[in-house]
Amino acid sequence: MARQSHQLEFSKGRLLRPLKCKNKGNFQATKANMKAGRQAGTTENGFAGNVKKSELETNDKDTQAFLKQVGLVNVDGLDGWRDGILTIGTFGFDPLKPFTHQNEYFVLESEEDDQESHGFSHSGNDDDDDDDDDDDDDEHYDHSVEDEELNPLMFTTFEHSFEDIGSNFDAIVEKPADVILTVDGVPLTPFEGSSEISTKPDQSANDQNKNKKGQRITLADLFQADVPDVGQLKLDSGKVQPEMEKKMNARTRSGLAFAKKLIPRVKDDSSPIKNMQRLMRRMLKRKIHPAELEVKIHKSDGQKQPSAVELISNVENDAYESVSLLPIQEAAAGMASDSQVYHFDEVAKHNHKKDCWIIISGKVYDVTPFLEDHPGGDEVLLLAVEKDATDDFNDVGHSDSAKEQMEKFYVGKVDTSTIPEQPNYNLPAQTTPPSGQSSGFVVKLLQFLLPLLILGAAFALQYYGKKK
Ligand code: HEM
Repeated sequence: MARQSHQLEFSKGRLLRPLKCKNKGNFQATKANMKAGRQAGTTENGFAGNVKKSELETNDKDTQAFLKQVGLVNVDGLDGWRDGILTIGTFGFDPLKPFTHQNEYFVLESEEDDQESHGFSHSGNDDDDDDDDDDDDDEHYDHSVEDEELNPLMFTTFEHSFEDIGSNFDAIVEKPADVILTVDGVPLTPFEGSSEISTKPDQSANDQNKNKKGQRITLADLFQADVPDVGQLKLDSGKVQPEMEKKMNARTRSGLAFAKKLIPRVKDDSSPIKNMQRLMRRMLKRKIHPAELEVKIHKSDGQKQPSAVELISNVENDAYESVSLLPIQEAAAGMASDSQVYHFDEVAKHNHKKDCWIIISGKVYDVTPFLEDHPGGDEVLLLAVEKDATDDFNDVGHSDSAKEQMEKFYVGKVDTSTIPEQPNYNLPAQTTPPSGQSSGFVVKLLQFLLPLLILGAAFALQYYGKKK
């Protein structure tokens, strides 16, 4: 069996996939994998059994050092990202399957094309006997999780000319190394015991790819532009050298500044993605329960308009969101507050297709723009003019949503004392057909009397016949 070790690829502190390189058969786990390994008793996940404790501790520190370089991540308050890594790292591996190279490629589908074109997918050292497992790989990948967490980081339309240091990665893979931490394929931190890693092949590849435009870029790519060269980051016994740490801090700061320039809303916020997700959740909620908004809109009266940054960072303030997300409802609510009182005659003038007002429950609605859209048709609305249409409206049994909808057409109130009495369409009393109760009685009476009458007539005929 071919000896192999694995290389882990990060994107903003996340494990995207393990890559493979020639060397002894141990596997250096990410922080997440290490945690998973410890928690799961180290053998359940199928690879953690190969991880030595000392190596784990070393890598843990290295991962911390790496994350400091990434810039946006506050290493001390890393909970969110740690969860993300843990999830991917734990569920990404199927313990029942051999840890062979094909099984390990649970690369994001969206990124695969890019990376293949950079020579990432197959290092050339792989065993070919696992090709059939390609389909299975998809099962390891939870698209929903990825969509939720990664997409906000993506800048698909951003045209850039950053050096694609990750190209020609095979050259690095050929070098014996236990583990190489990478940011989207860029080796960052060589680990203890690893050989010197040359960056020259990358740089030559960069030159070739420098002119490639319009490729997908992640935040990690942006920060990476400020990350020191790999050669400079060589660590001694798993510890970051003081001067290097200083340098990295400076890099971190400049990386953050760089990100701020490109992504204005980042500002001093250490968790912009979380905020973005919260905002999106709230927007969704509002879409589903728009009725709740009205109250909140009134709360916001007299407050200043929020800036875009406030919208992101001050997501607690529902009123701000309401104002910016649903201005139409706000306008409708504003209209409803100052209402005019009309005389009935005034309302009755608006009685045709191009100007149609109706009265329902003492309120006047201009339904002209709604005539064509009314599910009950425009005719019924046109028949409801010049009168109080309250009963007509209620008889239909309009839904709550119809009642909400009608507020958009509210124009004022009507002075109910000016509304003429409804014309009486009842027929005169004498022509009124007998009620069901009385007709039933007459029928029963006839049913009882008719046989008696017939019998009486028969006896009378017989009597007069005998007499003659
Ligand atoms: C601003 C006033 C009105 C609005 C916003 C409105 C809205 C609606 C809506 C949304 C529906 C679909 C069913 C539902 O959701 O309940 C509907 C159906 C209907 N509406 Fe109206 N309506 C208005 C006034 C009237 C009036 C004055 C009449 C007079 C009779 C009327 C007669 C009907 C009828 C007959 C239907 C069809 C019911 C069905 O097919 O089940 N509507 N209307």
